[in-house]
Amino acid sequence: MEAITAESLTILYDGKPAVEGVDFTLEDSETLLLLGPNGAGKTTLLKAIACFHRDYTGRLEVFGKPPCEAKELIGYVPQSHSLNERVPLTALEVVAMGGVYRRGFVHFKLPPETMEKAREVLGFVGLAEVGDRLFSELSGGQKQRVLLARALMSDPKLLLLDEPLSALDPSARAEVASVLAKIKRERLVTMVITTHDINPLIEVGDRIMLLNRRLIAFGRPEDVLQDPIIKSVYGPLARVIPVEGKLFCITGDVHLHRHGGGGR
Ligand SMILES: Nc1ncnc2c1ncn2[C@@H]1O[C@H](COP(=O)(O)OP(=O)(O)OP(=O)(O)O)[C@@H](O)[C@H]1O
Repeated sequence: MEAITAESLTILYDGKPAVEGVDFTLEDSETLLLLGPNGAGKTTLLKAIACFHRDYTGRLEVFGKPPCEAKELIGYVPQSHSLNERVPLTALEVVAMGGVYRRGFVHFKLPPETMEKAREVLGFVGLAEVGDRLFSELSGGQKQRVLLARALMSDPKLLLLDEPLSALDPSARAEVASVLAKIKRERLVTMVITTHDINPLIEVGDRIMLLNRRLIAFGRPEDVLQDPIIKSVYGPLARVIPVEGKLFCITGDVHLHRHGGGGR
């Protein structure tokens, strides 16, 4: 089954297109790496798929429905979490909140079955031992894994992740990338992951989209990660080199933190 279908998709802010004329299909259980420079429209596309941004023309469907009718199936991990870190929530409470928001309200006392599931999901992301620690005191990589666990609480069929590796040091990046690989292996979930640097994620990507307001390329990694395609967006110094049987993509691109919010 098709998880996401876009046809002639143009996404607008104040009547002006930020993403223009995009066509693609992502099948159920595939992982899409969405690559592009600052301002390319990656977050905009993710928000349209999540039904957070509704001003678009063309066709956009999530599991055969308009995104706003498929919200129950979607988990979203934004670039910057909106948690107030001065509120002393434990890691376990943050995860458990993912199981109650969906019902449209937050309980003061979380039901035991929700807490039990939160413990199981926290274990899944390799953080069973930090459940009672304050979220605010965790490392950036641990926080990101807690936020992934929170998104998994609703058993989404489609998980949308906006720059899950940005602002992390290389070892935390590797930790989070390995949790994403585990989600892909064990959870039968479709994922769309935006990133400026696909190298740590290359092994989870079934499809790669290169976006620069328009769709530059979409397809299997080996078809998209070609020198002429990468150079057309990132300039003549960009290139793709095979390293030990894997493709390594040098774009010179860095993520500018326009969205504020450190602490990830
Ligand atoms: N709320 C908004 N109102 C108006 N324009 C916006 C809004 N959000 C984004 N844009 C514009 O839409 C374009 C695409 O932005 P978007 O954040 O989707 O790009 P991006 O590829 O995710 O960039 P980055 O990698 O820097 O996060 C940019 O020109 C941006 O300025």
